[in-house]
Amino acid sequence: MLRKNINIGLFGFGVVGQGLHTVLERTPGLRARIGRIGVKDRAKPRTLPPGLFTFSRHDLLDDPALDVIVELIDDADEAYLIVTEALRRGKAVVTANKKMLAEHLGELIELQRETGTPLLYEAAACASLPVIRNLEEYYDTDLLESVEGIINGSTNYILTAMHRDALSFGQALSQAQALGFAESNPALDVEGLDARNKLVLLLAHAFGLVVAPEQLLTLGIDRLSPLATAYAKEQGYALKLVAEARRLPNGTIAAAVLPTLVKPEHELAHVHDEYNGLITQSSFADRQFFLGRGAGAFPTASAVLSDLSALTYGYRYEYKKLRQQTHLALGAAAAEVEVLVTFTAETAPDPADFSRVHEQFQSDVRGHYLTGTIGLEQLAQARWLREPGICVVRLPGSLRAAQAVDKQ
Ligand SMILES: NC(=O)C1=CN([C@@H]2O[C@H](COP(=O)(O)OP(=O)(O)OC[C@H]3O[C@@H](n4cnc5c(N)ncnc54)[C@H](OP(=O)(O)O)[C@@H]3O)[C@@H](O)[C@H]2O)C=CC1
Ligand SMILES: N[C@@H](CC=O)C(=O)O
Repeated sequence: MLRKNINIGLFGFGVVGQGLHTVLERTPGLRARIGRIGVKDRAKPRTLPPGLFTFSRHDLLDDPALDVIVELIDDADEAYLIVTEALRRGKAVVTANKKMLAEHLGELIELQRETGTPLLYEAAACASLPVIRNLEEYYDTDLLESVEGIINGSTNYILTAMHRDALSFGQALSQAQALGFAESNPALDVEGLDARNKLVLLLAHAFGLVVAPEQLLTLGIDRLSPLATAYAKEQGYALKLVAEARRLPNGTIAAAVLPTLVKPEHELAHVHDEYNGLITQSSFADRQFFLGRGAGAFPTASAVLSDLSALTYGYRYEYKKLRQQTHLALGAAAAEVEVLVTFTAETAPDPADFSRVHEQFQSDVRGHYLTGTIGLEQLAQARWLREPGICVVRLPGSLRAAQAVDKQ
């Protein structure tokens, strides 16, 4: 357990780092102070005394007076070096770096076990929403069937601004960047990779399943076609980037990040701007819905603050489900999904990849589309999936167990 006065070595003084500084100043009850700040750019003007800043990670990691490292930088490779070195030196770590965590989760879990030093990362999934600790603790024994939600604030902000405020994709993305929601490399947001990284964390804490990010089928909002957007509007659906992980009857877990059409009565249709929404379905608690700000300085800093407070009472993730589950695996082969595919005269999906084709539409003016049911694995492996001119959007509904189909 940490002593009552926490001395923080903070890496990063950008959107979240500065947010944390302000939040700590306004939370005297925690008795946490930032002892030193590691940053990168020597030329950047700072709002705090220059003596507080350093450009060498060793100045923080070597300082025995700093008992907690808070890692809030936008460089996942450097973050990995900082976090692993801090843990090896017995310094508790709080991080918001979902890319770094998703890429090294198995190793970081093992390192925590070896060193006995905690690594907390509530801010890394859904920013202000307390999802990691709830999945880890509250749903400790109540069997989770699914987690499903909007877990990237920037893409939700962009989709909201395009639909509600008639902004272009570029204008909406620029606003998300200016407001501090987007990653430094916004491709991580719009290509769905940030949501994928967060889904890796949710899978570990909801189901005890540690997977590499590349194992999860991921489509972003960067390839949405005007026809898909018009289809959503005509049908009265909201268009959202939805991450989902669902236990299938055969015991495997189906998981994916997909642009999804959402019926107006669904909870996620009412999640706007940079808000995130996560729905859990479990055996006894039934359906629950978490809603809150999924990006931005203060919402993210509030989750870091909560982790700092948790460290003072000796909290660490036990990864209980990971220890309980020995045979759990991803089961894309056992899952299917209903999709809308829009395409051009030059590129078309292969109807043979679908277990059922529901509707086909062809117009030289509006473009072409088909709707149908396709196995999650078939979709992930379809040669046409990432061809230019192809746009895939999930129709309303969940990932589900594949049904046998006689195509005769
Ligand atoms: N913004 C948000 O809403 C959220 C962000 N996150 C995560 O939090 C982290 C920080 O994000 P954010 O604050 O938005 O990013 P910013 O780009 O605003 O800030 C990044 C900070 O990292 C510092 N930095 C970059 N590389 C290094 C390095 N090699 N050594 C030391 N410092 C370095 C920069 O230094 P310098 O000041 O010198 O340029 C800067 O202070 C990221 O991992 C992000 O994914 C998580 C949840 C929400
Ligand atoms: N870029 C991320 C920031 C928070 O995790 C997002 O938009 O969700």
